[in-house]
Amino acid sequence: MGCSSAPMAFGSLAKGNSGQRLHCIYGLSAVPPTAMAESDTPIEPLALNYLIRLFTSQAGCDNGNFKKPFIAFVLGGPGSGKGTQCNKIASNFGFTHLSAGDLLRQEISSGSEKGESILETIKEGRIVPSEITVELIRKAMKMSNAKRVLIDGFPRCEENRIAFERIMGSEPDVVVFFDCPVDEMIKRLLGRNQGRVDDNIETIKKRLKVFESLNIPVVDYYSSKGKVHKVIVPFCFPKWNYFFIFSVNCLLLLQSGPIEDS
Ligand SMILES: Nc1ncnc2c1ncn2[C@@H]1O[C@H](COP(=O)(O)OP(=O)(O)O)[C@@H](O)[C@H]1O
Ligand SMILES: O=c1ccn([C@@H]2O[C@H](COP(=O)(O)OP(=O)(O)O)[C@@H](O)[C@H]2O)c(=O)[nH]1
Repeated sequence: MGCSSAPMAFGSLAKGNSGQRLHCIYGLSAVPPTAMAESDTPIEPLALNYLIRLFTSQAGCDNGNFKKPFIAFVLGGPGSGKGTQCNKIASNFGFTHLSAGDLLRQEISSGSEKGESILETIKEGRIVPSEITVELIRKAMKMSNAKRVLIDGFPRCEENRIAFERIMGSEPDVVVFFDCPVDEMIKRLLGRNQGRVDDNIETIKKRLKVFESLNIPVVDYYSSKGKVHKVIVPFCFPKWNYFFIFSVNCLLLLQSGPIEDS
């Protein structure tokens, strides 16, 4: 598919590397770098935006009554763009964005004893113990009282996943996975410029290893349950807005159950 073609229809299917079923939002990787520029052009078409707002407002509701929150895990390697896209989805479509990494960094900033060990773990690119991260997420979810939540950068490993499901008593409704080439992730992390202690080449290499060995099994687990919506990065559409429009469309699909292979 060329760069100027229309985006794939909702819920188009693709097979993952290991043959699992994945809902593929975008499958457009053969793109010249110049076509990847992004712009801040307002979302269009407006009618589509309106429809998405209407549908997403139903996520986490059952006939207008509150039920369990609609939970989307947003996974992908370091620097794959999770935080950037979550911010856009959250501010445009009424989702609460909880970044596990930000919650951990806030704990560090609080000066707590726990914060010190979290800082050491992050500096080494390792994964913070599940009970700490799940507790921070649980508290943040409770405080926000949100109906629709994007949990960004968590679970990082099977142990995280199992702890979340046990403590929260629920699974995510959907998992969005950013599949980004390693070179692109490294380039982005080195250019992130947020003064992060882990955005240096030594720690980045460790984080990438941890991602491959511990995070990918989580993606595989949810793929086997038909919950993963994969996004091929970099996106080729000049208006990146299309990305989050389509990712939200995919979140919506989950409300009517996974799509069956035809
Ligand atoms: N589509 C994109 N193209 C180019 N750079 C991007 C894109 N999305 C995000 N970035 C930049 O890459 C860096 C990492 O993005 P971020 O959203 O923080 O990733 P993650 O949350 O997955 O670690 C940031 O500096 C961000 O501005
Ligand atoms: O659930 C989480 C999320 C993050 N981290 C730690 O926080 C770091 C930064 O994670 P974040 O999601 O903020 O950034 P990313 O690595 O995805 O760019 C990771 O390398 C881990 O050390 C963690 O241990 N558990």
